[in-house]
Amino acid sequence: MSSLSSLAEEQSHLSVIYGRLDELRAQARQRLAETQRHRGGTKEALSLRDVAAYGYAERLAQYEAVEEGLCFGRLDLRDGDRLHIGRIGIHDTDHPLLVDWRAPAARPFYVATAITPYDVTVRRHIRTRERTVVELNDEILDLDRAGDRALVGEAALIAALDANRTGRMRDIVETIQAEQDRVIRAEPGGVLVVQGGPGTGKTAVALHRAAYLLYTYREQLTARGVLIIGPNATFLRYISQVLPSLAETGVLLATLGDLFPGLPAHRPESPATAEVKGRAVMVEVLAEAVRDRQRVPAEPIEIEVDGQVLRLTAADCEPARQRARAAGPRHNLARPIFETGVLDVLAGQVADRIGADPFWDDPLGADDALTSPNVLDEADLADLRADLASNPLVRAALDALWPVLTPAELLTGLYAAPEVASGLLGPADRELLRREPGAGWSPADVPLLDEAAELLGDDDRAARAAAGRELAIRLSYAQGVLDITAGSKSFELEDDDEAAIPNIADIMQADMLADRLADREHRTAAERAAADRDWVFGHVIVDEAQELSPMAWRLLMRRCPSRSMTVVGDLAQSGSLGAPDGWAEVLAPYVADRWRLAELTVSYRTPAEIMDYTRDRLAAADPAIVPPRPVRSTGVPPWEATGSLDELVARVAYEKDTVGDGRLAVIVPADLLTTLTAALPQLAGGPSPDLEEPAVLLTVAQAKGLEFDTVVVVDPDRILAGSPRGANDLYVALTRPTQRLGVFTLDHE
Ligand SMILES: Nc1ncnc2c1ncn2[C@@H]1O[C@H](COP(=O)(O)OP(=O)(O)OP(=O)(O)O)[C@@H](O)[C@H]1O
Repeated sequence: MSSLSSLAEEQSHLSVIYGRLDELRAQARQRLAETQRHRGGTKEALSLRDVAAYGYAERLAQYEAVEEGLCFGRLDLRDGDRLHIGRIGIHDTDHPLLVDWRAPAARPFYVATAITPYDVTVRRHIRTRERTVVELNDEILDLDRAGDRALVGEAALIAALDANRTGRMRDIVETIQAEQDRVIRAEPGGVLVVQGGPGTGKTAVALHRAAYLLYTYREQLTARGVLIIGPNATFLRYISQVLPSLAETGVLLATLGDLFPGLPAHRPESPATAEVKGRAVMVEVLAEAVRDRQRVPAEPIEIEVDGQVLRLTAADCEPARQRARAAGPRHNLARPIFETGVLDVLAGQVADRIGADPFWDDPLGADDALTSPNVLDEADLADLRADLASNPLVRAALDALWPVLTPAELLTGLYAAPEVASGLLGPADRELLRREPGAGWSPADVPLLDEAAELLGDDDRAARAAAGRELAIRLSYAQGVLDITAGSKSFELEDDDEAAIPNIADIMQADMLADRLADREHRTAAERAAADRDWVFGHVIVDEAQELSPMAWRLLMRRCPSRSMTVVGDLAQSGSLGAPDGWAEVLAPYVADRWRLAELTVSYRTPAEIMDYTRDRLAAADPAIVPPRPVRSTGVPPWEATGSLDELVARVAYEKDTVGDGRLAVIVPADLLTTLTAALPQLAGGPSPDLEEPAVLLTVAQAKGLEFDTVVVVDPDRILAGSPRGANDLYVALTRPTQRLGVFTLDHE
């Protein structure tokens, strides 16, 4: 219970903090308006103003984002100091009014205990509504009163966990627990695997880690961006509000299907086909498909050039093919080598006819005797080759033998004729790949398209060299700009609170500014990365990582050569047919055993009653599944029922009424989706359901990573039997609720 005087004291400090926020906002707004008003001047001045305007707009957006719940905690320290903890850091001249939750000074808020208090005597959780303090919860970190409490800020935590769901994930910045904090603040280098059961906060932790890394290593990470991979578009929408609410924008949220720019890949396909496409052997299959497109004529090709018939045989072309293959693995880049070899052969045939010297071996001949049978010299031969190279018939022959291919063309060819992989895939697997051209791409195609792009290669060397030269020019220009602005603290504006608003030189390094100048639309790294297939990220976070195939891992590792990665998942929840047995199996090809494991052990989502039911229900199907320890109980046991479709409809209607402002999900076996969509038309559904609707109908695959106040699972035995990984699927379904679970078995007469 918060005393009135404490509430009033906190309120008065909070008002000071909000007052300062308002001032900062007004300053940023004024500076933005000023920079936008001055449009004249040199090109350099314009660029500089654009950069400044971008910086002020970004700052303004951050101030707006933190309005709600700006300050949520206080630490009283042994030396009498007090620190208020909040979403961003705010200073008043040189005195901190609010410490950013990610700053080292804020860490005790999440990890201090009575046993290890980090000089903290009291930890206070401050609950606010708009700009008003409504509740305070104090924890005295005193050994005598410590008890065996393992939770940090228990009251605030339980209030957050009990709150109704909204269809959008919320940030947990006010109640991060110690084991989660350790993951969030772990060093960014190397691969960190975060394993934990359902509801242990893996996704929440992954998102807060992104925010922490961007804050702590801003210089390294802003330029390259952070990539977060999620399982599907619905999940990405579900988590999309968390980072903006933490005032972070430099993150690209994407599914695997988004990672080949220009080729959207959202076509559904069978799990069996996806599994074959995800196998590591597909690297060899693709290499084979490429080799298959490097041909020599099965029958001699005849090409008529200027009345002369030239012939290309397999023996003529084989040396060219071997030279081109030896030159390197990239098919398109090797085409000029093949082309030169074939043109040499053809030019030789033309030369034999038009340049033959009838007297070359005439002992009485003049001074050309015994030197060469042909009067054409190297320059003539080069002309001949150039003429042949532009001849459409010759080009057509070259294109048939060694075509320049796009990744999509290579894959389309492979799917139309998968026999090319007969040494590597059995007949049933090859049939799973077979497909008519033009039906669109699936997520499992993306790693294959990416692999194909690597095998084929774009000849972008000239473009890269030009980009390098341009970067050097921009860098030196940007450094000049920073030198000038650092020298003159006032940037085109009069301001009496100069110290409060950073100068560009304070907030940007030359390379960042150079990047901004290069990109006149001022897109963030994340936005630019989304359009660039081989963009290399500063850090990659993979959520639901247990679902990724070996081919998907290859793609992600290419996007992160530094291997600065956070891999988040739960092997026991994997529904993919090719799921790995352990993280070592996944990571060994890339980092051997140089990866770290962190485990999350407490389930925040699912109450004890549902966890107990889940453990018992799955004990027979898969004893290896051990649900995590729940943090709370609701006193409401799950219900089970069997009945007709009408009875199911009635049960769902009852649960929908009961859930009130919360959210309800009905999770069904994939093969019943059509029937139940028709029977429950009031539920939102479809391939990408709107989770903000009060009630939704989902398959297990769609429900992965999500949560709802109430869940009704339909036909659990059918889910169990529906796939070799049925126990894992049922585990996912049963652990989605935060409050109530119902399990309904349909009478299938
Ligand atoms: N420290 C915390 N404070 C408040 N809420 C928390 C905390 N940790 C986790 N939660 C909440 O618990 C729920 C489950 O978290 P999350 O979805 O991140 O778990 P998960 O491990 O990714 O689950 P799954 O494996 O099922 O995808 C979310 O509502 C999240 O906000």
